[in-house]
Amino acid sequence: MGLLQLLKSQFICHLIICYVFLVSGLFINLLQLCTLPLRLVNKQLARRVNIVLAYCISSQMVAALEWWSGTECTLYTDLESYPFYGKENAIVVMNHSFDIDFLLGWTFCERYGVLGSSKVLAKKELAYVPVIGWMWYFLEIVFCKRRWEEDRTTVAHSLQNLRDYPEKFWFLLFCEGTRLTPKKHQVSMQIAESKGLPKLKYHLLPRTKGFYITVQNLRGNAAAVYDSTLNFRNRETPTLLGILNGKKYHADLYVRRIPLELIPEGEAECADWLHNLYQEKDSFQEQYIQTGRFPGSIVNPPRRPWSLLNWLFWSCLLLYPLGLLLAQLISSGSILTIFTSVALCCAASVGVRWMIGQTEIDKGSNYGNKEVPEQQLKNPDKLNAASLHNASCQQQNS
Ligand SMILES: CCCCC/C=C\C/C=C\CCCCCCCC(=O)SCCNC(=O)CCNC(=O)[C@H](O)C(C)(C)COP(=O)(O)OP(=O)(O)OC[C@H]1O[C@@H](n2cnc3c(N)ncnc32)[C@H](O)[C@@H]1OP(=O)(O)O
Ligand SMILES: CCCCCCCCCCCCCCCCCC(=O)OC[C@@H](O)COP(=O)(O)O
Repeated sequence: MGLLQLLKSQFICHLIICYVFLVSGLFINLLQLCTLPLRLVNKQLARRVNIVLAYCISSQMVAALEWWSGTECTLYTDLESYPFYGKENAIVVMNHSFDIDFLLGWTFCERYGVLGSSKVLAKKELAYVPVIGWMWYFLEIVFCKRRWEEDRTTVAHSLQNLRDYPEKFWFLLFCEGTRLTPKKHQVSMQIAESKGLPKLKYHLLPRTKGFYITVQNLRGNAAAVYDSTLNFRNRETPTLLGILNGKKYHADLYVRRIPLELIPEGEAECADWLHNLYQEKDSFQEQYIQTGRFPGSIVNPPRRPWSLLNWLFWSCLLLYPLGLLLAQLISSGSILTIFTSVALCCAASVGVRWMIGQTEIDKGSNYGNKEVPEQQLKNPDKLNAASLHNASCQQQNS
């Protein structure tokens, strides 16, 4: 292990990185709060300010991936679509199989200049995560409770609000609705079978309602769907802790641009279209596993310096007062003050560890975990509405 790699694995470095992220993040959250009155006077300006502020937070995590861990990202795509990336609004449909797939999404956003404005259909629980969740609130991220009866109006309303958004954005949809685990895969394939749908090897059965409502509400505003399939070389399963430890991964992403006009307008047809898309995504993953590559031409979009510069800016700004504080603390000689400071640091570490836990599949929700009774499976009509809704409420409450 080289000296630099040894340094990256040191706990003290992780503490410093987390300190900068947490303190700058909370400070930026506070600034975001101050944009609320501005929104009343000039909504579009307030949105633009929030895009910059959000960039200051999310690009720190991107910098950790790109510059600290040195993770490399390769894009597979067709060269005719390439000029559109970053120049139009798009709905991104991606597989949800890795702890840090959201971070890879962000990295590609950064490379095409849409990081600050990027959007997602996120589970409501994430809105309460300090820094990131609070930032999302001001960024007009669309939240769902994964209870269709409630989501159908709130999600449509939030999507309509995006129609006059002042900057180009990518709207990310994990149609599987939860991260892939063997148990969730088994349950969802049981449902696929009962609906007469072909089985998927590498994906959960997509939930079609969120996709339909997104396409319906962003039609005329978003130009295309970017069908994105992500995997990592050497069957790696990257984690945020790995990134903090400076571990280098290699991500491969296959993106196909599908003009929105090609997506059927009717709900049932749109659902069928999505099921077909997931069949194709499955075959791309199969090809990747067999050959080590996706279809399409290889492009290596270069990392940009801005995420690093932003990170250095916040580090310089916040490490200097920390140094002064520590020096003062030691020279004060007060055991009580030292003890209180250590206790505060421990509490902050526990908090950050909890936040990192939100990214870990092992600590994921029970959504999609519950087996559907045999009797309901035999009657697919009953699968759709109330019975599954109740099952999903029970899953989330358990
Ligand atoms: C190019 C580079 C990438 C660029 C990246 C761009 C932007 C980046 C921006 C941000 C990055 C940050 C990312 C943060 C990540 C956070 C992501 C999440 O939180 S994922 C979870 C939330 N999102 C979703 O759930 C979206 C998908 N879900 C839906 O669309 C749902 O339909 C819903 C709208 C949420 C409603 O949920 P509900 O549970 O009520 O679902 P349904 O009514 O759809 O469910 C019943 C339906 O599904 C069938 N089904 C399939 N499998 C199961 C199962 N295991 N259990 C039960 N039901 C299942 C079922 O048969 C029903 O079918 P039908 O539709 O026919 O009735
Ligand atoms: C600069 C780097 C600093 C790193 C310091 C640590 C910071 C910690 C940051 C935590 C960020 C929290 C963002 C959470 C995003 C998680 C996205 C995600 O993948 O959510 C899962 C849901 O889709 C589905 O949930 P499940 O039903 O699978 O359950």
